Amino acid sequence: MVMKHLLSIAGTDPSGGAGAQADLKTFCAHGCYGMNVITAVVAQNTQGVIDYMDITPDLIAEQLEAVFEDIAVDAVKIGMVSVPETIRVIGEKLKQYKPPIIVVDPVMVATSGHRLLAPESEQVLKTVLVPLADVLTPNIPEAEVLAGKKIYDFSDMEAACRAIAAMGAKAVLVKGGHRVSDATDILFDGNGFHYFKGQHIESMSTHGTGCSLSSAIASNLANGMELETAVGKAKAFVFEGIKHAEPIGKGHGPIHHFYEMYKKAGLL
Ligand SMILES: Nc1ncnc2c1ncn2[C@@H]1O[C@H](COP(=O)(O)OP(=O)(O)OP(=O)(O)O)[C@@H](O)[C@H]1O
Ligand SMILES: Cc1ncc(COP(=O)(O)O)c(N)n1
Repeated sequence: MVMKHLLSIAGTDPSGGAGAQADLKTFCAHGCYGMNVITAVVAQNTQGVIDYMDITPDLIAEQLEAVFEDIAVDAVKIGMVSVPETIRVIGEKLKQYKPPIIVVDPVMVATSGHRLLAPESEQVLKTVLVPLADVLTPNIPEAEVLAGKKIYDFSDMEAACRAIAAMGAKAVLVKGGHRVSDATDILFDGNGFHYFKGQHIESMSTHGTGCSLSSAIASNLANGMELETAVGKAKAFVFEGIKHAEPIGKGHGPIHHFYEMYKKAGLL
């Protein structure tokens, strides 16, 4: 199989659990060639976000041009986009270069509670990035903001999927990691719903689960899987990644990103 080229457009995590670093590890675990365009440099670790600085729109444009002018990109995953100017420049460049697959994880607030998306960016994200998404992967609080409605149960998750799809996303996966009874994710593919049932694991190793899931979906789609299979396998990757995680750091540690690689090598 020819190695696919995956690009993450995201903020950083120097402690290696979320953001650009989690994306790159996930691409690698799926046998893909990973690349990074950085939107913000974030000082964070397993305990929380300390500070961050946004990269200027000009430098984001130049990073995107550097990649797209040189290398054929098979799929893009978008994570932390922070401010409206960042969202606009990403939107312009993606319309110019038209990568075949775009997965958008609409990151708003880190697990630690720090905002990673400015409040004034919410509307811009809806109008610029949602319509570009082949798959959009909000967690429950993000889906509530995008759909403008509280989510209490599966039927609310389904309604949010439909409302967000009506904004232009081709498919929407509302993730259930924030549910307490289970961790069921619901996918709307534009026609119908698919439930990805999952047990909720009591674990401290859940930093970057959303980043890893969206990067795994992008990798699986680039590797030629159908949407439902791509999402199911990505969910299993994160589930096993939580289960096999070693405790790292004093707070919410990362998942085990090499699960897929170890499994292929027959080591798990
Ligand atoms: N404790 C858990 N047990 C089992 N699955 C989980 C758990 N936490 C998250 N997941 C799964 O991980 C994936 C990411 O979901 P989640 O709702 O945590 O996204 P997120 O909040 O965007 O992640 P992040 O922590 O990166 O912000 C989903 O498939 C979800 O079901
Ligand atoms: C750069 C960046 N992107 C995304 C997240 C969300 O991950 P989490 O909610 O697990 O902290 C993060 N912490 N940092």
